[in-house]
Amino acid sequence: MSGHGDPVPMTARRGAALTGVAEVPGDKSISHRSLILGALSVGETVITGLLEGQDVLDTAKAMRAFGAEVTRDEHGVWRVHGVGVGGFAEPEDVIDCGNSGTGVRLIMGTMATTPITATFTGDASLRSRPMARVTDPLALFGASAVGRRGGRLPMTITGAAEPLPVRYKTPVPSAQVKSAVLLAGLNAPGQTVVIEAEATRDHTERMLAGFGAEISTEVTPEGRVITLTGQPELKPQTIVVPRDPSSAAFPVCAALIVEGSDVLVPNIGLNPTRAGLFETLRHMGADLTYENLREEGGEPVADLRARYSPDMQGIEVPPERAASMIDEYPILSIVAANATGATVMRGVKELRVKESDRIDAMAEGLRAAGVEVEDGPDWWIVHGRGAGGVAGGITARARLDHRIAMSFLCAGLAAQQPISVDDAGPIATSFPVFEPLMRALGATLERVGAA
Ligand SMILES: O=C(O)C1=C[C@@H](OP(=O)(O)O)[C@@H](O)[C@H](O)C1
Ligand SMILES: C=C(OP(=O)(O)O)C(=O)O
Repeated sequence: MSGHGDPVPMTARRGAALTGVAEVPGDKSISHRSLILGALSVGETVITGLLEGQDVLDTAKAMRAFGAEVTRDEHGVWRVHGVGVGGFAEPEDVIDCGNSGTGVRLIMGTMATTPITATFTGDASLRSRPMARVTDPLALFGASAVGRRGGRLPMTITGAAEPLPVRYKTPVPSAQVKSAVLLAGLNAPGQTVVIEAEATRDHTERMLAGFGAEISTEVTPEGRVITLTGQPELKPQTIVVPRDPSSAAFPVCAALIVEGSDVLVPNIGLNPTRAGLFETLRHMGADLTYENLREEGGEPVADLRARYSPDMQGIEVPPERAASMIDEYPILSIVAANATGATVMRGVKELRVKESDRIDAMAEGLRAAGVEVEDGPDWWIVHGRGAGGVAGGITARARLDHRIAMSFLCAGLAAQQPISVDDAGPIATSFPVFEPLMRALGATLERVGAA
């Protein structure tokens, strides 16, 4: 579980150019889903390239608690022997999802149409995040939930004994909510329908189809209408997890802002529901190219090449692009601080309910580091200081949020004075090799107080 160890203060300072190849780990979203869908299949699912970050390890542990057999061999290949749709057993103890919103919300959905009871908790960050967004639709299936005030963890869910299929329009753009409803719909007879006004990442739909479920998506004036036929027999799969574009964002953006850099980040999926950051960076004038663009497993994949880009300009990021880059706004704000002019980000209310309030966390540190930031409930504006123009000389609060920690460390590599974070520990939730990977590119990262 994350966030419970001693804090790991870390400092980044300006130094050499970043050069070389950055092989980032597996995709976090796809890793969670591989374990969960493997646990719902009858037979053995084999997974290579699974992200071994704490968030995903907590999901693996949870799948064992619900009765699946989950193992890892010495080559890093994971095997899941599933229990079938509706086959989850009642866990004997509390399910601790650590820092992971995706883990807890998808697992709640998965168990909500099986007549068992489970209690969920997490670290201080996860215990502060809203869960009613999933328990409200799960109640329509017949599940009940009791949690702390405001729909907070710890929370106990009793799954529906006789689940009904549901038709649900998501009130917030959230792949976690959509996925929780679809996973619950797996064990409801008949058709469960989810309607989303804005497209969010579509890994659950693609992977459910890959595991043999009957699922279709129709684009209508109301939005994307996703229809799933319940109670399929899911067939175990062999999964090669693609690399995570959200992790690739860090070496890519660091290379754009550190003088003289030239970094190749190979094999990154450019699924349009995930690639909004790269499009935005190119509009800002980043020297970011897609090399060896190809199709793999039906998805566009490329090697990303990022070179130092001292002439980037602030832009107005189209709000309709927000869902496809939702986890990338913190690192975008660092690029924006090193660009000329204002970068305007609207339609991003969801940033306030992530592992931290990400607008507030970034604004606080950026302002302290000499960057003007304006913000409101669902928007923020970063006024760029130009290439290398961030003063730095601060310690930013990571607030148990991996993306805040990584963003400020990348900022420190280009700032005039070093930038520290009070706790780099949470980085292990999504990108456990961030520190050695960035060091291998030439980054000056120091653990404060290390011998
Ligand atoms: O479904 C997923 O795998 C995720 C969905 C997003 O959350 P929301 O659904 O809350 O937007 C994203 O922020 C998270 O990192 C991963
Ligand atoms: C928001 C994130 O994750 P989660 O919601 O799974 O905690 C993230 O990884 O940026």
